[in-house]
Amino acid sequence: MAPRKLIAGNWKMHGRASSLAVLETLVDKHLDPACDVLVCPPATLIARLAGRGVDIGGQDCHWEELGAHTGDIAAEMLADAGAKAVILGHSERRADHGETDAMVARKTLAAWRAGLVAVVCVGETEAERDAGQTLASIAAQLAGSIPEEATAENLVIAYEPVWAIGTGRTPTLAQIGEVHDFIRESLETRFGNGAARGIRLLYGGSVKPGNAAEIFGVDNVDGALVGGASLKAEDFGAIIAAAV
Ligand SMILES: O=C[C@H](O)COP(=O)(O)O
Repeated sequence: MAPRKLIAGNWKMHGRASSLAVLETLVDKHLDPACDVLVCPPATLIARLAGRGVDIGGQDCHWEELGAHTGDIAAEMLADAGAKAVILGHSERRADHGETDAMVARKTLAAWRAGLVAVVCVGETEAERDAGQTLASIAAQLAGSIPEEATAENLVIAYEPVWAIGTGRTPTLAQIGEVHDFIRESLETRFGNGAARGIRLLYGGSVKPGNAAEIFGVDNVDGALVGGASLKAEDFGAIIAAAV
């Protein structure tokens, strides 16, 4: 049986106090319980938004529980604030902050230590796709970023082609299917069928109300990680509706 779908919104560095209205609108719509929803606002809003009916997550965490790490936030702090999950290894973190697969693996362990679901992002660059290196790139990121302790309950993987993020460009459905099938097979090889079949595989990269339904129809797509469209309640609600 396919896992329950998950629609996650990544607000990135958007969401000053005025954005609270987005979440309130979604809560007011009484989301269909057939679909899980996660909203990942900036860390400053986690405590304010937690406990309102939609799961809240962070966008990054440090691997240490505490210490001299100016500007960082521990997984335990996210949990204290009410977060249930944390996005890790997003390509913007990898690009802006030099995050490596090894660092993502340490952060993933930290998330699990704090009881958070890790939403680990992988995805090829345009140059890698053009060079025929898409699956090799994904394989390397999976191997380096996902620790051995992964289960269906503690891990979600988001496939986000870097060239599709915020660009309005999306892979073909066949290209999405190829990568999602590959990720599922890789997980089965590594973790066995039981865990691997339950780990949710999200697609991310220019998901909109107009393309969500066809993307959700692709095998092994268990939901979406939505950036820009998650900032508009109407659009995010339409993507959620397409998943249920
Ligand atoms: O985390 C979300 C992704 O980076 C996708 O962003 P986007 O929907 O704005 O393309």
